[in-house]
Amino acid sequence: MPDQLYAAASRGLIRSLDLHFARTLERLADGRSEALSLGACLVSHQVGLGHVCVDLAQLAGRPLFGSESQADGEVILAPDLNSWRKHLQASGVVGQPGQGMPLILDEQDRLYLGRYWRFEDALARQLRARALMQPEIDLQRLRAGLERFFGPASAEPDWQKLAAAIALLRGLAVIAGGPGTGKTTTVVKILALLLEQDQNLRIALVAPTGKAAARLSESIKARKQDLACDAVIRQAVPEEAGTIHRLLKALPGQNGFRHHAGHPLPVDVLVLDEASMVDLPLMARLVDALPPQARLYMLGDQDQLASVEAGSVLADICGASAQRGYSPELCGQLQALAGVALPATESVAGPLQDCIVHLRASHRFRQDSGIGALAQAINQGDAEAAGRILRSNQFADLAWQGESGAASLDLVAQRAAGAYGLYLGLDAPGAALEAFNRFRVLCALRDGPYGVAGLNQAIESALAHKGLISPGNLHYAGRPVMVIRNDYTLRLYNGDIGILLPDPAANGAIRAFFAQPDGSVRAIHPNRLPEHDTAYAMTVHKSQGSEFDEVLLVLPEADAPVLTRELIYTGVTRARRHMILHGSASILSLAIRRRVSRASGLLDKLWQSGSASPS
Ligand SMILES: Nc1ncnc2c1ncn2[C@@H]1O[C@H](COP(=O)(O)OP(=O)(O)OP(=O)(O)O)[C@@H](O)[C@H]1O
Repeated sequence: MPDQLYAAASRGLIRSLDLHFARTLERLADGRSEALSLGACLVSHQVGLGHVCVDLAQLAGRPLFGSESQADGEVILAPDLNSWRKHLQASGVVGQPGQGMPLILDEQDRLYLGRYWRFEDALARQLRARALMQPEIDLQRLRAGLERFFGPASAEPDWQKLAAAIALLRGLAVIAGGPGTGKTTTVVKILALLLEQDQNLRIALVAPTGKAAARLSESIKARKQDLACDAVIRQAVPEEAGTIHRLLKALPGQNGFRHHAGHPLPVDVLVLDEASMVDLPLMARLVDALPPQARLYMLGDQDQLASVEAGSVLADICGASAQRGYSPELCGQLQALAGVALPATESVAGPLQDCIVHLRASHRFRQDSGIGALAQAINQGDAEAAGRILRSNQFADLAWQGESGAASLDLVAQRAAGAYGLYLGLDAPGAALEAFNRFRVLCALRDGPYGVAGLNQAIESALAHKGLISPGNLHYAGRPVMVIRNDYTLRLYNGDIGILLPDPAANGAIRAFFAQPDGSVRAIHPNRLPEHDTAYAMTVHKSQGSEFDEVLLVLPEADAPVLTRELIYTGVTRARRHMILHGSASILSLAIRRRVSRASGLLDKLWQSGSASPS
């Protein structure tokens, strides 16, 4: 093991876990090899940063682990590509795709943890197979249903209608779109169309977090009412959504699930919402647990932040599909079903091409919405346009403070204290939770004055100063909390939000109240709460799957690697009615220009036509 790796660990450039993994592989290997130690340490380290693999070609010959800024003797230099590859292949612990080795090196010089290569390979195979599925349906009935739900053929393609047609025609459909583009509206109609084909279908609705699942349930319940169909069909459209972990039945204390390929889920149709939040291992396990004939529908926004853990699965699945057309076969089917003549593409890049629909028109943000315009500018990487939109007085739903960088933490705290004052005036837990969820402070970082910890402290002080809270001890009335660790016994999950309030049913003693899916609230003794944080401010990462009427998005004063276009876009689009940005023009511009890029081979496995890796 090179000494520099120990030095890098002691300086916090790599984790002790990475070092430990490299040492374990050294012991298993056929002989000592610096190239192996570096490769193993690097794969472990990169997976920790969200990458699925390491692109050796990109890193060969370069300083690793951010060590370029260290003193000369401490810079860790990667070997050149040929010698790195040769040493890895000769190590006895690095295999080719398909071999059951601890590390896998593929033909494109991507080095994987063996497990991750297997997840990626299995997911790609499953998705391609499902994309090729063309279940039998009654086309006559489908045509009539499409017209009833979406109206007659129009001059401009109705992409929601086309998405529905595709979902019925194929075993896999991915409906990608930003907030309010009608993904849920469309999926409700898809479910009704499916039930019109077969009323006995077993349908499951899932999302990655409890919060997102609750929002999906709520949204489906609302959209269902307007369905132009028989009451029996309307009734049969399911409303209850759960988390992926609950559907797969997580085995307590183990890293596994009760449902897998050997014990598949009892479903015919699976709808997955907020698919961008799902990491590679979980997506692979979810798809693995689906019966081979089950239909899979994914909804999500590919421009949002990628999952917290490794992978950028939804973005890889969507690939460059937005710029491609559909196959002549599908265009013919769509013409017959929906009366729309789409130009067919000559080059079909694989089966997924006919399964993905991008919804672009937002029905939430009107044409004159600043939030919609800002989100679009951010997505296009146009920092100047984003600045112009924020500065313009044209948009009542946007405000910008701290543009010059001179604004203080105090300004954030005062603004937040003003907004949070509303829920603090309410005694009834249900009403307080609802009011609290209308506004949220979001930030990029966990630490520092402009991170979660610093902002929570500043807002708490401002609220105390106004006499709205008395934070004498930890469990004070009005304190909002966010659970950060799943507790299956208490049924409290990472991301669940509660508020501490006096409970009349406990003689006024403080309890933590959490909203339940049926609209009621549940009281938990604060000492029993799983690990949690104060929740006046939360990271944009944690806010995924949630929306608020008003958002105050706070950027730090100095640049940081987490500040990316995807983070700003996700933060901005959490706001339904009003968005206040707090941060300087220079930091905003840096963030919009930086993109999240995660090493992965999924895109190639899905989109290289005819690519089939060895099993
Ligand atoms: N074709 C349409 N015409 C008019 N209004 C629509 C249409 N499609 C959706 N809407 C309305 O737009 C709003 C957002 O729709 P929906 O919740 O389906 O979008 P979504 O993409 O699922 O949003 P989110 O990303 O926030 O979950 C709803 O009020 C819905 O009724």
